[in-house]
Amino acid sequence: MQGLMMNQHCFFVTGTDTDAGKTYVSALLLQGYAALGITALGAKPLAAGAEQAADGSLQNSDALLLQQHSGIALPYVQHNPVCLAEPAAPHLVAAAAGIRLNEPQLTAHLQQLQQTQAPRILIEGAGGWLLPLSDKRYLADWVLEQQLPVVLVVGIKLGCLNHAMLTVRELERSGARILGWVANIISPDMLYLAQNIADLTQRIQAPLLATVPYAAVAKPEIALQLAAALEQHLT
Ligand SMILES: Nc1ncnc2c1ncn2[C@@H]1O[C@H](COP(=O)(O)OP(=O)(O)OP(=O)(O)O)[C@@H](O)[C@H]1O
Ligand SMILES: C[C@H](N)[C@H](N)CCCCCC(=O)O
Ligand SMILES: [Mg+2]
Repeated sequence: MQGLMMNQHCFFVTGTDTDAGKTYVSALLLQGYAALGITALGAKPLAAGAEQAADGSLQNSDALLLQQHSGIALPYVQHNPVCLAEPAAPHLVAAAAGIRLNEPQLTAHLQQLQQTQAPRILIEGAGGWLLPLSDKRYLADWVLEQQLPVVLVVGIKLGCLNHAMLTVRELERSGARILGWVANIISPDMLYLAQNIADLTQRIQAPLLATVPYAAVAKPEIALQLAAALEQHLT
């Protein structure tokens, strides 16, 4: 989505599942942007699973990592306005606490980030694309309303072909703009690893931005490759 500022781009990072590597890849992307000299902000609007900070507030480890790698230092709450304690489906955690997830709050948060004038704003989802917000609504519905283009992180492991294609089909069906996908190797010993990535590459029309090795040692190179590839498709 083109933000308030000319040349500001906000994008949403989704994954084939929880633990697919959205945060891992997002941290690399933010590092890549820093290397390119482009200020990028990372945020996780909705997080479930948190620890108590020294001041008693809840903090989520994904949001802390995004804050750490962001090019502008903002208070924690601007990297993560909705933080729930238990590591489970957010709408269920919220319901157990007697609250509802509030979409206008997500929208107001996005607008605040846009007002920072950061040229790139990365919004990490939670779980996979169809993460419920309520009985009827999904986080995907909000992303589509905000017209955020999407980066899909595929956690490469046995079963990823089905997960990836279900996600791509739903992204396409709903009219989301897919900027590209990332092959994030989370199961390095899987059989036919390279063939799985090649198979997905020929099935998914959107570009493969990068393949991220397991426990990437060449992190600066991968980070730069990721951000440079994404830049090619952002405009
Ligand atoms: N390429 C990789 N190499 C090594 N470890 C990885 C890689 N990708 C992800 N991981 C690890 O796998 C775990 C899950 O990754 P991550 O937290 O990025 O998933 P996620 O998609 O952000 O999940 P969530 O839905 O909770 O936000 C983390 O411990 C992370 O460090
Ligand atoms: C707690 C976990 N790490 C994520 N933040 C939330 C994952 C919710 C998954 C919901 C689901 O699709 O079943
Ligand atoms: Mg995460």
